Amino acid sequence: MADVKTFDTLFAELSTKALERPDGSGTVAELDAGVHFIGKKVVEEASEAWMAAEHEGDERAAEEISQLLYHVQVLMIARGLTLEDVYRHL
Ligand SMILES: N=c1c2ncn([C@@H]3O[C@H](COP(=O)(O)OP(=O)(O)OP(=O)(O)O)[C@@H](O)[C@H]3O)c2ncn1[C@@H]1O[C@H](COP(=O)(O)O)[C@@H](O)[C@H]1O
Repeated sequence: MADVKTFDTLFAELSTKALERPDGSGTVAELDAGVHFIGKKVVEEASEAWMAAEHEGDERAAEEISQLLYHVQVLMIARGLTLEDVYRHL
């Protein structure tokens, strides 16, 4: 369980990728595609999370929700938002 990712550790990993731009990173490719593209991915993953939660088992629902969280983080990074910017609204 040592390297289980959390929302915060994933955000730190993705922020580093955005800065260092390693070859082959899907995150870098999405960031280059822009906010409009990423926003559509968020909506797509949100609908998949909804459908999985309503019609599929726990594992599939959790997987789709994890993908939604990932794309929300990419959207935050694309806009230059930090975790603190979002957390202060919680
Ligand atoms: N958690 C995720 C994650 N969740 C979802 N995705 C991306 O979102 C896509 C969603 O999958 P779907 O099957 O729903 O989409 P799809 O329509 O089949 O695939 P596409 O044609 O849309 O790519 C995946 O193909 C990945 O490209 C993710 N990509 C990366 N991560 C994490 O981000 C880290 C950095 O990734 P890279 O930037 O690629 O190194 C990784 O180590 C992972 O931990």
